[in-house]
Amino acid sequence: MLKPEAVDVAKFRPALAGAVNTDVSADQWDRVRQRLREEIGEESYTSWFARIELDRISGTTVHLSVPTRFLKAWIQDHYLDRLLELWRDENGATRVDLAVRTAVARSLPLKAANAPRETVSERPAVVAAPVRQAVAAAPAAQGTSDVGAGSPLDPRFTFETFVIGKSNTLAHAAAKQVAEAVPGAAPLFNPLYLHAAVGLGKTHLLQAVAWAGAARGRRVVYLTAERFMYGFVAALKSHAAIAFKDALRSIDTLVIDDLQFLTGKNMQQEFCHTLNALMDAGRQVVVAADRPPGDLDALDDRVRSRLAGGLVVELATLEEDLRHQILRTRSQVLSEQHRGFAVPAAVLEFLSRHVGSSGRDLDGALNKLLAVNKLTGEPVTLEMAEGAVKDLVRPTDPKRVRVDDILRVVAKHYNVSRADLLSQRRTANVVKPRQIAMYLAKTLTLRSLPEIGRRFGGRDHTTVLHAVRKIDGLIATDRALADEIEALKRLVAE
Ligand SMILES: Nc1ncnc2c1ncn2[C@@H]1O[C@H](COP(=O)(O)OP(=O)(O)OP(=O)(O)O)[C@@H](O)[C@H]1O
Repeated sequence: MLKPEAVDVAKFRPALAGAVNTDVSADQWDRVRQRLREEIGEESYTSWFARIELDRISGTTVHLSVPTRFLKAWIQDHYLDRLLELWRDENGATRVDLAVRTAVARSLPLKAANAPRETVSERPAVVAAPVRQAVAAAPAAQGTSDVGAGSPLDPRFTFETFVIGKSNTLAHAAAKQVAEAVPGAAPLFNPLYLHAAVGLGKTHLLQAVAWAGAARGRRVVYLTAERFMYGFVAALKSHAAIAFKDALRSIDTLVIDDLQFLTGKNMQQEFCHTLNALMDAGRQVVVAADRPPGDLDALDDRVRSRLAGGLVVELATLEEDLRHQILRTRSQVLSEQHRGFAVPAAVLEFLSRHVGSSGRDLDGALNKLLAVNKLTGEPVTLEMAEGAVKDLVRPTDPKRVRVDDILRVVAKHYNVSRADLLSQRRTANVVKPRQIAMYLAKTLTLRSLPEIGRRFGGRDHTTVLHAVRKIDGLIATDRALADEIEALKRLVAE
């Protein structure tokens, strides 16, 4: 293995002076990657640099490419300076240009020869049973009715699997305190009321309270508000309402989820009686809803004020670190359950940044990757993930570039009309902006060459290809144009 200090830098400098010697540049590239690998470690290297390629060296600019926009942005943010330093040591480069590889870029005949190709681990995919959501009921009060036995609990929703972050520290601590309180001791926070928007972990925490409380020998009943209503109606019908009430009132901890769905005057009254009876008897009540007690308009004032009188805690939106951690632990579990399913670090990072911010979106994204992996045998890579979770990407992300945006920005910048760009006119003041617009359409959107041709006044795909190659070539030699195009890209993205 070549050590960095063994590199005779001077030997390779002439490569920059004139035409690129692909053997020399391939060797240089090998050494740059090797040094990077040693600096950042194998795992990070494989995650971020396994699919980076040297496209060409022109002048003192080194052109590298990666397959996805996310990878480009990440490397640019974190490693571009370091890459430049390493290249500067090798051949005196003054600039490293990182592009997203397109079909066109791939076909350019400038790639360093024999550059070793590295791929992210390609394990054989094994088709396995779909993820199963086992359910189990927590041990409940002796002699309770069917409903008294509680709604089913998901065995995955425990404190052990709950990831703590800034957005849920207080809610987690309060839930833990409630779950671990000594049986019979007067509750500290009663009721404990958790609220949050959808998918932020309310049910998970509530069920964790139920599991942990039951494990400590407490009589815990977990009910969704709907199940509570159903149970009460069923008990009324079978003349077992008294038994139902007694069963509920004899427990240690009542956990009610999705309280916003509690409707109807009778139900509210019944719930209010149960709440009062339990709290007056020193029993713990834990409630979750999608809004604070004051906003539960359908609820009786007395219930609202009783609920607000305990500890009310909001679970905020999952922050990026927390999303990342949740994804990491979930994907580890899936990997253990499904041989051949592995989610590389770069993909976890991509998902935590771009997928919607509720826990349910994160689950959905991982399930999507699992499904694609199982059904097609395709290993999970950034490219695969970007395609698979397209529909789960947050709308707040930088907007997707449209050909229309490109036409608008280019027309304005070069002071021509949109119609000119789409027309058959061949005057120089129109031809170049048109070629630049086509180049931008190819590099900033996912559209194919024929699609772009159609959007540019019904042109053939070879015309688009010619334009893209032409501008690509000019950028390599014309610094001013390269800067201008970078500025246009920024304008289009705004
Ligand atoms: N902090 C966390 N740690 C681990 N998993 C989490 C966390 N927060 C949310 N999740 C996961 O996100 C998913 C949705 O969470 P949960 O069902 O608890 O949401 P919710 O707030 O009850 O939503 P809703 O209001 O729609 O019922 C679950 O798979 C849950 O395990």
